Amino acid sequence: MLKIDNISKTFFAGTVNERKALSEVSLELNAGDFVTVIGSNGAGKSTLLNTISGKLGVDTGTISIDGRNVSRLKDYARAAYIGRVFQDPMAGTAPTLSIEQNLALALRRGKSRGLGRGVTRARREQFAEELLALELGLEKRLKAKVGLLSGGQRQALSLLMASFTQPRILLLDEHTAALDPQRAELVTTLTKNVVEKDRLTTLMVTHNMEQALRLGNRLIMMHEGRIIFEAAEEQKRSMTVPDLLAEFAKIKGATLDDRALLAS
Ligand SMILES: Nc1ncnc2c1ncn2[C@@H]1O[C@H](COP(=O)(O)OP(=O)(O)OP(=O)(O)O)[C@@H](O)[C@H]1O
Repeated sequence: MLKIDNISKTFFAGTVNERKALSEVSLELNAGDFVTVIGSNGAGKSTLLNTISGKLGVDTGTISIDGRNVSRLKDYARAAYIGRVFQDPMAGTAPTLSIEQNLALALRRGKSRGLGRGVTRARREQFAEELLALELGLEKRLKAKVGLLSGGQRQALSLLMASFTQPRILLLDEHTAALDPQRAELVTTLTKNVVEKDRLTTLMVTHNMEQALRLGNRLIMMHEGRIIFEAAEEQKRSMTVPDLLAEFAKIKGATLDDRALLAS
């Protein structure tokens, strides 16, 4: 499904500001895999997601989706394959458009023609049905401007928009981190439901180790641009937060993201 083969990415190469963000990273996801990604600050987690989405190109190595090498495709050309939710609730939705217009735009993702925000009655019914599953009452507010929603509601909508076209890969980049604990819990539960419903192949970056263990069937830990630990399904099921901390402690000089410690 997703094959990342030996990719590296360096920012400002050859200058005093040189930063090696990814070093020879390889990772393979089978259809339906849900991999959680944890790591230290600056470990390369967001860069990994950015190279998969095509926001950033790789220096060396290849990224393939369904056997097709997409390494040289720009992000807009990969959009049909990929759904993404960012940390910032403002990033995934258009505030001046209504809920139904946002959903109509999401349906057009990866298709080139037309503005695509017109909404037919059949579409409206489909949207209402999808929103009903979020259990936030948004199905009754289809014409409300998205800018009026709370952060948690916007993140839930972003999640729906990123997933309801059943992308080949769903990328979640600390998408609950900016929410208060209650809303974060709600969006975590929705994530689990949305991913399970369509068995979406998913990569989720989180600083919350408990969440990283609770969601998904595999886990990877990154440090200084490398994957330093991988837990497959069975091992992950039996792991605890202290186990993860112990894995980190094996890396000399590695300190976990402070927020991860707070959340553990
Ligand atoms: N656009 C960029 N330009 C220059 N350097 C960058 C850029 N994006 C990331 N970096 C650098 O690459 C390294 C990896 O950053 P990245 O954001 O991928 O880490 P991260 O694991 O997501 O970190 P965090 O948990 O702190 O968000 C860091 O040293 C960072 O400063």
